[in-house]
Amino acid sequence: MMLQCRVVSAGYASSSPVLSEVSLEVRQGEIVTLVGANGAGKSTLLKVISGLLRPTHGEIFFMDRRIDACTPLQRLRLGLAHVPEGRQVFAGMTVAENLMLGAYAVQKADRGTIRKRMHDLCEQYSVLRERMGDMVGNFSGGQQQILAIARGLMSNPRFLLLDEPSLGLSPKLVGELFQLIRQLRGAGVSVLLAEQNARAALSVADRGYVIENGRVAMSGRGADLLASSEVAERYLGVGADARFSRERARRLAKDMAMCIGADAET
Ligand SMILES: Nc1ncnc2c1ncn2[C@@H]1O[C@H](COP(=O)(O)OP(=O)(O)OP(=O)(O)O)[C@@H](O)[C@H]1O
Repeated sequence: MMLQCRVVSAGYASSSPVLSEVSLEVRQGEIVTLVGANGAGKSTLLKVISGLLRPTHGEIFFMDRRIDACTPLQRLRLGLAHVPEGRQVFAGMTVAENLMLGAYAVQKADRGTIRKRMHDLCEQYSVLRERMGDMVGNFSGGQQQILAIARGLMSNPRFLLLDEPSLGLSPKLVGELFQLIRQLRGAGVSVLLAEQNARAALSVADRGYVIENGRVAMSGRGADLLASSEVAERYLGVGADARFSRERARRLAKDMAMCIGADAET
């Protein structure tokens, strides 16, 4: 078992509980998706798993090790990387600089490994190779998303938490993105994917969990959830067109800084 959440509850200081007794599992090499409406608690669950938010109750295990008291950096070093919602690449930096940030907190001293990893990612994703020295501010949404995922991969994770990667992308780019996620599974990386684009996410997933009001309402094989009339009625009409509020954008920027270890010990 790669990841296990056992009856996890969590919330933010200023509000009532957001997650209530959530239990889920992700096995080695699986793609598991969380689907649910805006505000259901998907991002909050990913934050609890990566350590950006402490649970108020419950236990989290990563590769049989209990991690809920570990810092985000410790979890990153164990192989658990978080690509937060909203891409959050640094517009005023080049592709290379953005990628370096993904490795910074993990292997500051080992420049050779960092260079090799960057080279391998460039081999895989031509947009990175072709635009290595370019500022990323005017990249398309799809290019920024590839860069955000590649930055997450710079720490060589065993497990990737992906939050709404399809948000704001055209249907064609969504297709390419989900192809990329399949390739990650092929490379042995387990993926927990939070998505409002339930149809695309369930199509690619081995299994899925439907989150409603911070609870697991349903779970099952991706194909079975896709075929469920209850899921179809509630979620399959939902597109990837959620809007950002200013407050939400501010929260995302804060989360991003934490994800790349800006607050972490060195
Ligand atoms: N930093 C925060 N402080 C206070 N409340 C928050 C914070 N982040 C999220 N919330 C609240 O927690 C609830 C769950 O939000 P969350 O972002 O986890 O949902 P979600 O399912 O990921 O939805 P979305 O797709 O909109 O991101 C919402 O009511 C939201 O307003």
